[in-house]
Amino acid sequence: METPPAVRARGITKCFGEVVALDGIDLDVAQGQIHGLVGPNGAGKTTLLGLLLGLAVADSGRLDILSTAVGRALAAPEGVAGFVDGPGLYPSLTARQNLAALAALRGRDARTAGIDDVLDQVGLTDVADDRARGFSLGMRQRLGLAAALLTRPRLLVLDEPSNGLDPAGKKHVHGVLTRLAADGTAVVLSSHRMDDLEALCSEVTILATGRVVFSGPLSKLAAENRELDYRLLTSDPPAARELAAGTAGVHVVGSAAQWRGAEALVVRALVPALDELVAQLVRDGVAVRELAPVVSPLEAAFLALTEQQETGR
Ligand SMILES: Nc1ncnc2c1ncn2[C@@H]1O[C@H](COP(=O)(O)OP(=O)(O)OP(=O)(O)O)[C@@H](O)[C@H]1O
Repeated sequence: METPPAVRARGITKCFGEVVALDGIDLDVAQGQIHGLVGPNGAGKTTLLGLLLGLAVADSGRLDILSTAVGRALAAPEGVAGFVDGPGLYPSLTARQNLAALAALRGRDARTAGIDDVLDQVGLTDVADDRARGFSLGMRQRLGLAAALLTRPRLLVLDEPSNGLDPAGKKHVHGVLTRLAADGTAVVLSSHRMDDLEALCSEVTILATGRVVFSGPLSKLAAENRELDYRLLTSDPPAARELAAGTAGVHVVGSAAQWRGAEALVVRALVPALDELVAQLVRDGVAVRELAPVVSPLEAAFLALTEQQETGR
């Protein structure tokens, strides 16, 4: 039997006065999936996340969360945790006290609630007894995530969770989210950071002006995309340039440029033509030392799809 999705939205519309924030949104998020929401400012990401958290209700459409239809009343659906617009914390309490207060609100004993464990998971053990007032944005984000983890959610909803995180903080947060998903929790998060989304998400939804312009696996996005520019570093740049120029479907873009002290070639191609070039380089004994898109497939698709939407309005 197929497992029911964590989120199933059909034709969701939400207006604020004259502003149509969401305009007929369909969204499917499977259990155990990390699903990214991406879109320009004002595209409707926070509004959609707010609906998943029960902070607002849709004007029309159908929303099922963890197999339960969301009704007209404002209420956090059972099994859902997360935050939009930053986590709600008590500034005068320490990190540990914040979590204990939350556990108490849920009728749980602070000693058995798993507070030490969630603090450890998000990397805040060392500052557990410091007041939240003095926390940086990244530390507040991590404490908000710890608070959400305390409820053992089956759907975790996060608005820009990487905001303000330093590399160590990001590593903790990415690790937590990846482990949660491996254990079957669905995660829906928004981000403007394409590299974070590519590192974390198996599927993304691109929103523009309240509409879905793409939803599906990242691999599909890359494959559907137009030609990309790739930076190519080899053991023999002149030979690589000659081979690239002679490979059908590969275009050498501009002149060879320096990249980290080496001479790089930038070529524009679809993936099959690029594969052919790499095979040819290997046949000719030219070693490929680095081959990477100049702009990531997600970013390229994001720009192309949102520009299309803007000009088509
Ligand atoms: N409470 C509200 N009252 C009035 N308009 C709102 C409200 N919340 C959102 N909007 C409007 O709805 C639209 C979508 O906003 P939303 O915050 O969901 O976008 P977003 O994609 O999260 O943007 P950003 O990337 O800037 O956070 C915007 O035009 C915004 O001005």
